[in-house]
Amino acid sequence: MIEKQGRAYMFLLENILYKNILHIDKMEIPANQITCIVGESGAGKSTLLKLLNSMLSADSGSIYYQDKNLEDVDPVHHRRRVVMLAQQPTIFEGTIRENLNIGLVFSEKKPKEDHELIKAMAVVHLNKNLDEDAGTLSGGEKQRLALARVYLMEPEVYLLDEPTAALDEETEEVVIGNFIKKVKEKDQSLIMITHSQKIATKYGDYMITLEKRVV
Ligand SMILES: Nc1ncnc2c1ncn2[C@@H]1O[C@H](COP(=O)(O)OP(=O)(O)OP(=O)(O)O)[C@@H](O)[C@H]1O
Repeated sequence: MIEKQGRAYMFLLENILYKNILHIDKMEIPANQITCIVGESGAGKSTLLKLLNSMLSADSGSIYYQDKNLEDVDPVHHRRRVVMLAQQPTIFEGTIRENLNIGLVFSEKKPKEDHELIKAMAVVHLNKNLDEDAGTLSGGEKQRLALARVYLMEPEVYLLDEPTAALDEETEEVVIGNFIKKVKEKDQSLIMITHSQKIATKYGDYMITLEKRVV
């Protein structure tokens, strides 16, 4: 953790330049909070999450996670602690069970037993048979399946890119509400891009607004 004037910051970004897309002089993101990233389309929100996840490297500047410069951290190792869910998550061929466990398999962790998988599905409000083919799920169900997959990975930080964009407003509220309750119970952190002002106002402890760069 980075201690600054008595507050603990989880991520610290300094003088970040990424192509012509992002220019961040300084940004601090607190630990154990719900951080909402908002801003117009094309402002660089997804790009910012990819930088925090070490999927992209900045052209210049530094990003610290806890007390370490990400340049000095193995990206694969970092991505097991700070897990990102993309805007259009991948669904793999196979059953719902296989799709739920695949994140753990990729991180070389033990797959979870069925009762744990069912609990994770309940968090995201998905009521399906584990043996069902994941390919037949609707868009919104696939999005919740992918959310349950990252939930099972139990990371320190979730980076979620519009995790409920494919859901109706009522389901969105339930899923986000449940997920955030669990994040708080487990002392994890959540950084989430959302286009929903309602979600950002209701659940966000900390808000980051990105503005499109004027070239
Ligand atoms: N690898 C890349 N190379 C060049 N340009 C890119 C790359 N990735 C994204 N962009 C551009 O950078 C800008 C920001 O993209 P990004 O996806 O981060 O925005 P966003 O704020 O998440 O947008 P949205 O809300 O529409 O998802 C866009 O103009 C996009 O076309």
